Amino acid sequence: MRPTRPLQQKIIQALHVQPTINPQMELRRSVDFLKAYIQHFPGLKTYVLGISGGQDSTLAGCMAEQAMRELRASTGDDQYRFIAVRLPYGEQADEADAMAAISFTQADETMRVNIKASVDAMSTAVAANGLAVSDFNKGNIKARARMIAQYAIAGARGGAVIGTDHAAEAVTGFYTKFGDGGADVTPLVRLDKRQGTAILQLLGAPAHLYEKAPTADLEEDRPSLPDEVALGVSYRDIDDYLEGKNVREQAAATIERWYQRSAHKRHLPITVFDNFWR
Ligand SMILES: NC(=O)c1ccc[n+]([C@@H]2O[C@H](COP(=O)([O-])OP(=O)(O)OC[C@H]3O[C@@H](n4cnc5c(N)ncnc54)[C@H](O)[C@@H]3O)[C@@H](O)[C@H]2O)c1
Ligand SMILES: Nc1ncnc2c1ncn2[C@@H]1O[C@H](COP(=O)(O)O)[C@@H](O)[C@H]1O
Ligand SMILES: O=P(O)(O)OP(=O)(O)O
Ligand SMILES: [Mg+2]
Repeated sequence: MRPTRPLQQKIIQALHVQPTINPQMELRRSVDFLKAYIQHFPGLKTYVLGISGGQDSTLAGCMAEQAMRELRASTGDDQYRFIAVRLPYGEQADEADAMAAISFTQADETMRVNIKASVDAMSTAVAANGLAVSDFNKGNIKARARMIAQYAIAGARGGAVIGTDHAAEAVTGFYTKFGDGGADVTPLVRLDKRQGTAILQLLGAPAHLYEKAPTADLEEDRPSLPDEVALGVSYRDIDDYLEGKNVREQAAATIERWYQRSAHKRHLPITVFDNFWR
């Protein structure tokens, strides 16, 4: 059945969402993509990914580990490795989940960069201009500091940085531009949140890693704020919308408002040749 809302159909096509998936096939598709891409470039040998303890990075980590394991076996080249990166801001409340995720993904290597000193220094240096750096704004500095750390590791190890953006985040633009939105490859694109959960279930992931409330956990004033509270709409409604189902008017309108407001994030820096915003 075609969705009744005209924008809904456009969004579904733009984000390549399927109404139902075969988790086994979609896992294979992402793993094959990661293998084919890295093999194409002799200078690339590793995938680098921040592991937060949430669902999306656990899933992307499993895909990266499988891709690198299969490439080592088929090529005999042991340089193909998945590097998991812990990127806490000081002490992370759900550190145990992050370590459980790294253990489950069986990462080939784990690195740790505490971003607190650099984030605090950047906030202070910006504030020295007489600007107030809000807690929310500082949250985006954290996301961008994580991006910088992952690129530094990639630069040192012939790496490509994996981003965890997927359809249920892309539709609302719920990521920091050039922060967690800044990456080289995004194996979860096309999947919604429950489709990601289905693949993790297939992989036998610990339930607490995909049942926990998704959070960017960027704000100090509102620690572990659930995405769904920040967005004002549930992932169940977002997934239903993306799968072409009818959702309540209020939920659909909220999703479409976020989609329109965040259009600039789904484009490279805007030039005189761009018309998408007109
Ligand atoms: N829940 C949390 O803990 C938390 C904290 C911080 C951010 N977030 C989430 O992360 C995401 C990032 O927040 P954000 O979107 O405010 O910050 P962002 O930095 O990702 O995007 C805002 C920036 O984009 C640019 N921009 C804005 N409108 C533009 C336009 N029309 N054209 C071109 N460029 C434009 C500007 O540089 C602006 O500073 C949001 O979804 C937010 O809710 C969550
Ligand atoms: N605390 C973190 N440690 C490592 N990596 C992290 C951390 N927080 C976020 N990340 C990375 O960013 C993406 C996006 O996170 P959201 O929860 O969707 O905002 C996450 O998948 C990690 O790769
Ligand atoms: O990106 P993650 O791994 O932090 O997952 P979630 O968005 O569910 O917090
Ligand atoms: Mg998270």
